[in-house]
Amino acid sequence: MASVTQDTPVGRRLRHIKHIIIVCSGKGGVGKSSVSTQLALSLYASSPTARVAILDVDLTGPSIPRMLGLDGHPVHQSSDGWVPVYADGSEARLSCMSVGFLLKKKEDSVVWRGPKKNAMIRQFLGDVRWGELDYLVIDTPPGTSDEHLSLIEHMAPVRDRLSAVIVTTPQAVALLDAMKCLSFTRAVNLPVLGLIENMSGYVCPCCGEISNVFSTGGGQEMARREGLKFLGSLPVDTELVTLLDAAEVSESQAQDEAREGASFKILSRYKNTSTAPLFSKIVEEALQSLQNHTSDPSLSSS
Ligand SMILES: Nc1ncnc2c1ncn2[C@@H]1O[C@H](COP(=O)(O)OP(=O)(O)OP(=O)(O)O)[C@@H](O)[C@H]1O
Ligand code: SF4
Repeated sequence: MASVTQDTPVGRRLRHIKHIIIVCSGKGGVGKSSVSTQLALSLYASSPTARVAILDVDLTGPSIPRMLGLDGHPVHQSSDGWVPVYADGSEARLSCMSVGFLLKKKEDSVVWRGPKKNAMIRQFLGDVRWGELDYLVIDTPPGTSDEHLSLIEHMAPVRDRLSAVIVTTPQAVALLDAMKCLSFTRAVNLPVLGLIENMSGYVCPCCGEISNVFSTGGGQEMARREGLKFLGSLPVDTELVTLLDAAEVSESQAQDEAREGASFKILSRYKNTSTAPLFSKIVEEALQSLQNHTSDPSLSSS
């Protein structure tokens, strides 16, 4: 078979990235963007030198800027392409790019046909100054759409670095859609690091106890049946909603953040949620899976 050349604008940009993790879900609203955000934050926190970026290709519903507290940030154009927005200020180890940064007002909508979406994705991959990265996390729209096909097509020169994580909720209808997502990954030969079951139970805001309001365990069962790794489950956590919806912070939180001196406010708030330790365990499992896929001995979650 003829080998794919790396010498495309996208190939030239992305060859400095070690691992590219595509986060997908069959159904909308299951928490794919919040999982992408938590994945990027946890990978960033996993080592003081980890360089991580998050690319939001959910073009019609970009939510990553809001979840990272970056709404309204401008994107600068340099002679070497777009400069991504840094979520950690001068440390510049956690960068982000989203169509949300390009809209005049955050409530503006993107109504584009397939070819325009395809061109935007090519531009995001090839024209952003990603630099050297350990991980690029890509948040995708729900289902398997033009955006997914464009991603796979444009990233052909770096195919060996691609993998996916599938997010589902425990309900039967979401699991059915997660199966469609899995069959897409199989059709395009995309290795799956594992499955995450989100909104599995509910964290009591009073005592922190996790109760099973709806069914749970469907994701784990699907993973077992399909020979996928089950990365873990995340409960509904009201603290996380407040954080990801970028609600106002209390005065004491603001003081703590100011004391830390970091412009990276979201991470310090995120570290205190009850889902953060659960998510670091998920990242440990995902990195182990990544290691099995790539035989990269340098991968470690500690
Ligand atoms: N484990 C959780 N606990 C509490 N809230 C959550 C959790 N996961 C997601 N949410 C909230 O649910 C809402 C939908 O989540 P999110 O936007 O991540 O879903 P999505 O699958 O990306 O949606 P879309 O289909 O719009 O792309 C958000 O307000 C988010 O903060
Ligand atoms: S889990 Fe405990 S504290 Fe929370 S609502 Fe139920 S009984 Fe009350």
